[in-house]
Amino acid sequence: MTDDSEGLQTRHLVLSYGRRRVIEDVSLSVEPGRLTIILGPNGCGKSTLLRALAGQIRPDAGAVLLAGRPLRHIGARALARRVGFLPQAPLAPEGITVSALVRLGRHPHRGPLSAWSAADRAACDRALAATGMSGLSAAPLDALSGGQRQRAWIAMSLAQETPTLLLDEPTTYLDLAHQIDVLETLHAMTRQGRTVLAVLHDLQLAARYADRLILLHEGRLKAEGTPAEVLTAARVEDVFGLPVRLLDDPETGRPLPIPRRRA
Ligand SMILES: Nc1ncnc2c1ncn2[C@@H]1O[C@H](COP(=O)(O)OP(=O)(O)OP(=O)(O)O)[C@@H](O)[C@H]1O
Repeated sequence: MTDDSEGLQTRHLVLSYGRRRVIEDVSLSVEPGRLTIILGPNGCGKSTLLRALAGQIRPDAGAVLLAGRPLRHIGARALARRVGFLPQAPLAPEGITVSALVRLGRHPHRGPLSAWSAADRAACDRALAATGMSGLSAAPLDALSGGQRQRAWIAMSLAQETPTLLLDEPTTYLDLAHQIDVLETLHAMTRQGRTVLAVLHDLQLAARYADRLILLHEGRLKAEGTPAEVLTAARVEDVFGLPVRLLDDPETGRPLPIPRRRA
């Protein structure tokens, strides 16, 4: 682990939209230098929690801490250099090309007058290569397929080179090979000391790639820990209403939840 590693924590976090409470008393730790995956059914509050961890939603109560310091004490620009965030449905300026989008990722690192540096260029090139998007860098974003567009956004968030990266369903729209590529890339980043937290829906890929899982249910923390600790058949059935069998993943020895047929 490098000095770049930063842990995120929540303490008794409560989040609402207006009067509607969505996250209820959640205390958790995102370990530095690890790949953590948030799981839970539709609408249970995963994106809301992630947005709060990125500093985009103010808690009603409780706190989010980055390296032990409350997020509200960290300025927006400093936070953007430390925590990257890729939302579920990001919006891009109309007509923007892939390379221009990826360059936007460097924005927090540059002063208002600072020139485009070799380090900026290298970070963008690395991000494009890691997502297999180098050959499409000149293409307008709105001329790409859903999966290519998703990879362009992932490239943008990789180009930020923040010590911590939060991604909301980064593998949506991707074919299986590209899903694996993205998860391998995120896993490799953690082995260089960076902290990655992603929301995913695929229990099997989550079990295979995550160092740690966070399982949410109806706005509450149901479990956190290693895949083997979190993914018990009884808990998966309770949270998702889905009976599963747990097999031993022949690749990793970790639990591999296999849904049972309902009939
Ligand atoms: N901007 C908003 N305003 C009001 N309510 C919202 C808003 N965003 C989400 N919600 C509500 O908050 C709850 C949690 O939503 P959230 O998007 O965090 O869930 P999620 O677990 O990420 O769901 P999914 O798996 O479907 O993406 C849902 O009931 C949703 O309707």
